[in-house]
Amino acid sequence: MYSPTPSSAEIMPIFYIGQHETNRSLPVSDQLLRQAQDFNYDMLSTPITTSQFHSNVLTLLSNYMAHIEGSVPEEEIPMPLIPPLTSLDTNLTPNETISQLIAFTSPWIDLASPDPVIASLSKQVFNLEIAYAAFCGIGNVIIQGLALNHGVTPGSGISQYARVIQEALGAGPYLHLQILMQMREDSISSSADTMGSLSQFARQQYLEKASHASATEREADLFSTWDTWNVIRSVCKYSSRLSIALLLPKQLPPMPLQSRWFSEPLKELIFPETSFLKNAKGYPVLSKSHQALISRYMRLRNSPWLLLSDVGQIPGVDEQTKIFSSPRDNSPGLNASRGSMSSSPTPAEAAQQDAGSRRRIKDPTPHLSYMRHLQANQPPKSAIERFGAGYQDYLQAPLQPLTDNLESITYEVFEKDPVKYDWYEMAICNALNDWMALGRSTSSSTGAVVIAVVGAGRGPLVTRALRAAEKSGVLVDVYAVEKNPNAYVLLQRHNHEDWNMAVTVIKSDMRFWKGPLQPDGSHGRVDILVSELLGSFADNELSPECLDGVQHVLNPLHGISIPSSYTAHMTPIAAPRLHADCLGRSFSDPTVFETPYVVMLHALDFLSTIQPHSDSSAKQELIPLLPDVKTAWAFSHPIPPGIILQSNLRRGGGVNGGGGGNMGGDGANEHNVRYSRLNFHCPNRGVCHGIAGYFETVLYRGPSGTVELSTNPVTMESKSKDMISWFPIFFPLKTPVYIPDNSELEISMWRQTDDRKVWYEWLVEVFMVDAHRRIRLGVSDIHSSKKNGCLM
Ligand SMILES: C[S@@+](CC[C@H](N)C(=O)[O-])C[C@H]1O[C@@H](n2cnc3c(N)ncnc32)[C@H](O)[C@@H]1O
Repeated sequence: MYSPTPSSAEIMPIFYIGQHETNRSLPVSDQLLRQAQDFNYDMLSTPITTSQFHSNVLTLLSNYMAHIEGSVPEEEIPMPLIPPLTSLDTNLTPNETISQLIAFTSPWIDLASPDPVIASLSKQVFNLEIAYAAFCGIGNVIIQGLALNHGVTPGSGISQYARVIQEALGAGPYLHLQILMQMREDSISSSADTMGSLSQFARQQYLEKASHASATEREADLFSTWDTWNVIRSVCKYSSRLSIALLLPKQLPPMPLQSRWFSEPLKELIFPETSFLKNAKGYPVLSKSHQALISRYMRLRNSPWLLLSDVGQIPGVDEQTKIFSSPRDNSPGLNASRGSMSSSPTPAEAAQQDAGSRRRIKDPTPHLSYMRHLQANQPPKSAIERFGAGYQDYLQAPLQPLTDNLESITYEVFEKDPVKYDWYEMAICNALNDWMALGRSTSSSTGAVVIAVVGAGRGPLVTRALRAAEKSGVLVDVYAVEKNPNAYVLLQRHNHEDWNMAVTVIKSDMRFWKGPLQPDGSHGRVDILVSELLGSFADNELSPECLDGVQHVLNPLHGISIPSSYTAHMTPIAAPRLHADCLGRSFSDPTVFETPYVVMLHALDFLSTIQPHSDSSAKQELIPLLPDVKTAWAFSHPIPPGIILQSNLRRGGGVNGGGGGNMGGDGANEHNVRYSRLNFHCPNRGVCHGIAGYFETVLYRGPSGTVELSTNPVTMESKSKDMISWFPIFFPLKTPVYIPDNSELEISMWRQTDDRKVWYEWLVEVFMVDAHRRIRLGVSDIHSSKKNGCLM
């Protein structure tokens, strides 16, 4: 269960679209910006410094190189120093439109150069640019990512690069930096390919001779660019002001890599002209895979901005461009691209069509029109997405309905569930039908089946129990037991106004309820106990303890518990945003990593996956992979009488109760301790930030059928599609654990108790496995929620 604290409106994804030119020749003036906005762009990119500045730096470098080639030893010649920026070095100026600009640092520097002169000059350029952008009030700066193939052993400059970025984050408290990352290594040119790149001037003695992996080998290394990003953000301690500008290639990488980037903090998606295809009429369109990726990524809580790169100047700037119609019109371009959605041309067809069709295009900003068209045609949100808008990746401490009394608004939120109550009604109906069909005796003198809704809240399950009785035509006596004094008022009101006084409302903790009061003053039994005490990890709201405590009222012969059983499930996940959130909170709350959170998990990547079952002809690369979710443990009710007997013997610490509980107390609740150690195969390298937990429950199983609920992403579709009452649970790791390709990850999870509270402990281990050995590579701390345990 979750509480309804955040109030965020349900919104369709908004596309913020900007225009970027890698070699913007003209300064980004207010007029250009207005012109871009007239064409329906939301922002423009701008370089921080001018080409004049670039030339000055190259001159400085070449003078220095000439100097050191002379007779004076290099050590005696000081490093070249770049003077402060002049007004000719930059066109940026602080003004009120600055917030609509995204600044780019110079792509021609090489922060990771092994040549100290190149590295020094690059850093000077970078620092000057970052400082000036911060001074002007620029909010977002995109920084050329580290090219892995820039002449030294791949990856060797990462630490140097990451350090510079970490330092730059200190340049201004409001500056957000985005690292320009390619999705995979083979889809971007290195900074050396940039005209006038400083990296070309790195001296031979500094370039390593180490044997480099061949291009094909590197190509096979799908996750290398993600790995680079992982180092950078780890060095920068998951700063909330560091994110990614992701460059989309024409051919998207396989789904595991798409899912990995999805989980990372994406600020911009950059679509170069080359990522577009051409439709039959010559208009730019994106492939189906790109469309699916956009739909998925734009559903992130903070949807990324979209930058169209080198798709043509802003019309009007280039005199050659003829504006024939307004882009907001229903232009032929839009219709043409709409037609193309179902059948995109092959690249060969597109190339053929390209030359002839370019002349016919009337839309001055066809790429932008196409993106706006995609925006207008996004698939509708699912029930859970609509309901959970604003909750995505929002960490909440789980409710404790046993110790705390819930507010009416909290009940109201989960009463909106379109599935849960229908399924409960079906379960009660099946149970009543089977009771009658099997000719069981009842606990009442009238032959009515006695139903008690324990933990009745505001009464929705009571209404459903009455409705199930009506449907099945079975005579019932209904009791509603609730310990929340405020909800008790509403139960009484319901009884008067809606239930025709057919319900006996009891204000009591169910564990102390003696059962239905009989005319002679004794207490009778209950045939069907209906409860909804489940948490996101099944037992984390103490359903086992409460139901054990009320079992004494249950008919010992035929008594039924709805639910009859529940299981906790888990899988390891990469969730960098959640980790960053926890890190941010850890300054004020030392228990932040020792707390399981209820959270509508969204920006995550499942580290262990299984192939989805797909009977449709949908392309595999369009279907997100399913997680490998394993069962941790189970509880079923009623529990065997022998176990209750032993628990009672232990309570009070008598001699027959043994030597006390293992974790403290008498051990009366020790039968509800659980332990699970589960093994997961992880095909791709990644970082485990924690464990995602889910549950399944069998409400009722009998001859009339089985009724189940599930939040497990693998089974929820078939068992209780569209159920919204529960978000998953997240067990965080204080120090994320790195996992290499093809490794094994083991989760150990404990449910602990000392008779006063219940808490969880968790630990993760990583193993590298080959044909002969299993080597432990890492082990997390053991985490414990004992301090924030659930009070019994
Ligand atoms: C999750 S709510 C469910 C409410 C309602 N049955 C529904 O489905 O909408 C759990 C309810 O059980 C009540 N509860 C929890 N532990 C209880 C106990 N030991 N005795 C009585 N009520 C309890 C809480 O106060 C709360 O109203």
